[in-house]
Amino acid sequence: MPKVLVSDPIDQVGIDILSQVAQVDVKTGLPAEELIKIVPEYDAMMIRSETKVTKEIIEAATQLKIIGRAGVGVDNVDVPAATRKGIVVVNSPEGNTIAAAEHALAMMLSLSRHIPEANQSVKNNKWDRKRFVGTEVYKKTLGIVGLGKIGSHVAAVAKAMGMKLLAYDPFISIERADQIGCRLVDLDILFREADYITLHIPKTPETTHIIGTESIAKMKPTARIINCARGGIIDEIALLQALREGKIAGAALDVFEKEPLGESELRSLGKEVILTPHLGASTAEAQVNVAVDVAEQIRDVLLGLPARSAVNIPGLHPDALQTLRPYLQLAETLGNMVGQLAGGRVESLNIRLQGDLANNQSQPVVVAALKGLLSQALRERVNYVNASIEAKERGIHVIETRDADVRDYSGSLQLSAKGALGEHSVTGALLGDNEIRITSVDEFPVNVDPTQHMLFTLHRDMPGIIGRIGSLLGSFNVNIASMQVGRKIVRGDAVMVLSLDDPLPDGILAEIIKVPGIKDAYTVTL
Ligand SMILES: NC(=O)c1ccc[n+]([C@@H]2O[C@H](COP(=O)([O-])OP(=O)(O)OC[C@H]3O[C@@H](n4cnc5c(N)ncnc54)[C@H](O)[C@@H]3O)[C@@H](O)[C@H]2O)c1
Ligand SMILES: O=C(O)[C@H](O)COP(=O)(O)O
Repeated sequence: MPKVLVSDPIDQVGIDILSQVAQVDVKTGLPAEELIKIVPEYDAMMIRSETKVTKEIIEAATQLKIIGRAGVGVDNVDVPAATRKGIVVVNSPEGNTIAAAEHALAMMLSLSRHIPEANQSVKNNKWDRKRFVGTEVYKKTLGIVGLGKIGSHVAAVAKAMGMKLLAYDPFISIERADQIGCRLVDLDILFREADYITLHIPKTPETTHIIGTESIAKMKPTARIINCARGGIIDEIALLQALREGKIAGAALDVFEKEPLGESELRSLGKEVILTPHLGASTAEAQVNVAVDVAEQIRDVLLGLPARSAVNIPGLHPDALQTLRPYLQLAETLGNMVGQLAGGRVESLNIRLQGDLANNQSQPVVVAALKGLLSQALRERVNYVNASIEAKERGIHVIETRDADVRDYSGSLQLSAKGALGEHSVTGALLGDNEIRITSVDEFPVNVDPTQHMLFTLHRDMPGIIGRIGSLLGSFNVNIASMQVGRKIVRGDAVMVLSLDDPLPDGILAEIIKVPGIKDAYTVTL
């Protein structure tokens, strides 16, 4: 039974799902050294934001297939290291959207009405009404940085509260912003005009310290900033100074440059600052959503099925995947075959996607072809996650061509590889019940059902040659299951494809090549 390590607190519903297919060990709060020690035992890890899945942990993992992040941000996972190792990383892109948006809105209202301080004051037996006069958000301008899933929900609710909405998001169209009711502006205008600024962006090199001394200088002295996205988007030192000097009116932070927040002068500020310990996703509903979403994906991957929200393999809608799945098998088989025909050490692979495959949903077919191509060299180390990286690192030049007009079959695929044994090509398609057929080899037409042991020859089409090959194989006790000859002209060059019941013994290829009329011979094992 596979083993799953749950290293952060996850809702029980997720653990129940995983327990159907795996042994689940819940071990939260482990130090990095301990994780490195135990990770080799596990096939899957399920985490939230607390566990840092570093390169060292990934390197120590010998059988890890999947890391499931029960939440959105995967910045606590070294995704490139996981990809290199063929470990799929999945998340739950939408499970906590509402929770995070509501937390940002709650922060905005709490800041406006000093709710945390007022509450504390009453609990301290005071009745101080003057100190806590607030401001209304009605008719104020909210500047939303990042108009994605969370930013859009914040916009919808803020609009209902009568706020004017500005947004900055370089990847969102004016039409989309219009639909949401936001005026798309550049960052400078947003900083200058907003009364409240709420951040809903990922942490990237471009967004790191997007709020700092320079940007704060553009803001109104009455401006309030809310960050429920990621620590590090705000320069905390610059913010602290601005708050102390009254350059802005307040800030509400759920996320910090370093978490957990250690000693920080932010803690010493008054009612102008609200701090929460990364609670954006902490609602009962969101925790059920993300736990189910991610546990189901881990379960599927452990059962050999694809994941629906993988961050490091080409994304595909489940319906599209259903249609594409037989083609993935075809591409892998052809990749494996052409890699062997080309004799390994492949320099280039030309992938021709034809007919229905010539659409832009078929990127996974390309990855499957690479996986097949590399499978002889890398065996189970290569998978859909790392095939492209491995091919790149081996210097394989991959050329994709798409031709929707080739309609011999509804969809067909031709792979041509150049390697130690020269350039070879195979074409394949799906017949009837998605049965794989090889329809040409080195441009010679054939109709072959691929089998585990195969022999390919290039020969001169002449009487007696097939018989001689048959007798030779018989003398080595190799049984022929089927045989096909493909030729373009009578008595010209031809290819012969034999499916064999037995593997070819060592030395037989050298004998085959000696047969008069045989120009070349290749074995393929699938
Ligand atoms: N506090 C929490 O507990 C909590 C919970 C959930 C999500 N989050 C964080 O909230 C953030 C937003 O999540 P989401 O689900 O809305 O993501 P999303 O991908 O739906 O939206 C992010 C938006 O940011 C935009 N963006 C990217 N780079 C930008 C840039 N340089 N300038 C402006 N906009 C840019 C994108 O175009 C996108 O529209 C993420 O960082 C996520 O990790 C935090
Ligand atoms: O990216 C996320 O989903 C949030 O930051 C939530 O993190 P958490 O799962 O640790 O609450």
